[in-house]
Amino acid sequence: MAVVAAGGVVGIGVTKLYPHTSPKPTTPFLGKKLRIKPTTFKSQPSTTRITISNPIQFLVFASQGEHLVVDAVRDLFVAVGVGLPCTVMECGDMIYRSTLPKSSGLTITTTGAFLAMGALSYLWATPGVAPGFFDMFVLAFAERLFRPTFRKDDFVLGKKLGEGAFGVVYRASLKKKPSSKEGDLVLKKATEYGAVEIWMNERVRRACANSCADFVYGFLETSSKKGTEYWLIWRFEGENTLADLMQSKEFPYNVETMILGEVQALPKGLEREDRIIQTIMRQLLFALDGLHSTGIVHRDIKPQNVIFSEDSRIFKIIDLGAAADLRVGINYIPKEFLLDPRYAAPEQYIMSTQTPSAPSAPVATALSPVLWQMNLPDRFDIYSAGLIFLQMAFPALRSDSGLIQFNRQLKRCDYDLVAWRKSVEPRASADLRRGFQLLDLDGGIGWELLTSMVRYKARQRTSAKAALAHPYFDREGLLALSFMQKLRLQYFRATLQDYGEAAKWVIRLMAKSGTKKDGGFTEAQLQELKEIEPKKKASPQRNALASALRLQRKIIRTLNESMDELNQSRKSLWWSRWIPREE
Ligand SMILES: Nc1ncnc2c1ncn2[C@@H]1O[C@H](COP(=O)(O)OP(=O)(O)OP(=O)(O)O)[C@@H](O)[C@H]1O
Repeated sequence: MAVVAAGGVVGIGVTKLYPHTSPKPTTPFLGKKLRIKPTTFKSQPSTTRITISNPIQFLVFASQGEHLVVDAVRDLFVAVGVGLPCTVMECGDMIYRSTLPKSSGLTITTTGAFLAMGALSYLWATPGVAPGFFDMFVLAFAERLFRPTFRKDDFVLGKKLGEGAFGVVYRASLKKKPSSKEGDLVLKKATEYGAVEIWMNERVRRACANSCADFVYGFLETSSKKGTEYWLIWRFEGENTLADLMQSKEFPYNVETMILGEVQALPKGLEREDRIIQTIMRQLLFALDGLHSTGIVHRDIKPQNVIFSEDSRIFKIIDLGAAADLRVGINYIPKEFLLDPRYAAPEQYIMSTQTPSAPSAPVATALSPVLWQMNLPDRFDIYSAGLIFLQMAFPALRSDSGLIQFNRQLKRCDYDLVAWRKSVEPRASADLRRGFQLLDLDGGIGWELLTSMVRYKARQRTSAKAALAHPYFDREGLLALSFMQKLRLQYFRATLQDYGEAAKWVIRLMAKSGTKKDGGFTEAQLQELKEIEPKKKASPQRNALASALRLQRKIIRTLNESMDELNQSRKSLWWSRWIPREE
């Protein structure tokens, strides 16, 4: 193994270092500070050629020990390659300095390159640890310096637009700005989750501004009468949410000119309706992809929270009060949910309840790619978006009662949309049959996308990005797909397979291997296995040990829970420092 010695000042003492081609050992320097130039020495597997002859030397050697750990790590990245020592190392002698390696002889190892690439991929994997740091410490900071500041008194409140469990929303305009149009802003007084909503909106504005309503500012105001209130300001995007538009009998034709700018040159019918629904779905998935790519899961996707932006002619997402930022663990409490049961995915939680609540921000950030891959929390929103797709295709499901009834039926079919179709299609109303026909257009490509979104297991649902690449969104239709697009479709189908089943099949196969012909262990083999199994003895010592272990686990759990609680109160504070207070 090649060892590359680090340069640096070594304490008083002597080290006999023998570069392996050195004709003579170097003379020890006693009582002197010795600066060792970066140089390479050879050590053999069992005998390093570093000799220690007295206690002072031992100290020097120990001080070098810590360098060796650093070196070992560094050697993974920078070393001399593989080959015979002299062919891959530049060997030299301290006395004959001309034989020493040139300082520019830096070679990157293959392992090093792979590790560096792995680290970079990890840092950039969803939800993005590296961009997260940049966002929080550079962009958020810069934004604070330049953003305008407002107070509640700067606004004139207009019509009330909505009142939910967590706040009241008004149309508003700025008092002092004569150029501002009346009611060109929306103001929300948030009674709960206001701080979270401000954080999420600011993050979205920096990372994917087109996904959500245009956020202007959020601040905290404290008064002796009302206590603390969070206020949020957006630009007024438009009069209609997708829910309002879907309630009209004209849907989806009432949306056609709004999103396409013109009436399509097609007769009224399934194909034309499909085109409009396709466009709405594309815009919704695009907005979701923007959120998910930056680590935000909305958790309350429903037509009421999708607004049509009249200026940009696209659908945008609103109401980030229930959203969770998985990059830093804000609002991510695995066991807590504030869901609308009509649109919630069957898992109810975005993270497995086995996942502990988010640790402190730096740890949460470092672990976020792992937690994201383990739980795929974005698939929660995909399920809700799938239900919106279903509502657009089937008018009967647009009412609350229709949707609730559908949810019950689907639950009875174990959330299997194909089974649901089989159960309802034979006795379906004309309305329902029309919905199936719409989804069956172009070889059933719409139905395929829908079934890849509405599935029981989150892991089997498509992501927003993959859904956007689905051929359903190809204008020319399934028959006109190129070879590459067909390959992509096959890949899409393959990624949604239930690999849990495949794993079980492999395990079964392994269990059968070595057995007589058609599976199962023989009696003799089972007997052998039984004998291999250690026998459990219930001795008093074992019982005492088990009780001690149980007690230890209980103590650890109690400690963890208390730490969680403490952390929770601290965590709810650290990021609200970013939210402006009353001036
Ligand atoms: N940027 C915006 N532009 C236009 N209208 C908006 C905007 N933001 C919100 N609204 C309107 O205000 C209504 C309520 O907004 P929002 O859903 O954010 O409030 P909420 O208090 O969380 O309501 P709920 O609890 O019912 O979801 C929306 O349904 C929409 O009509």
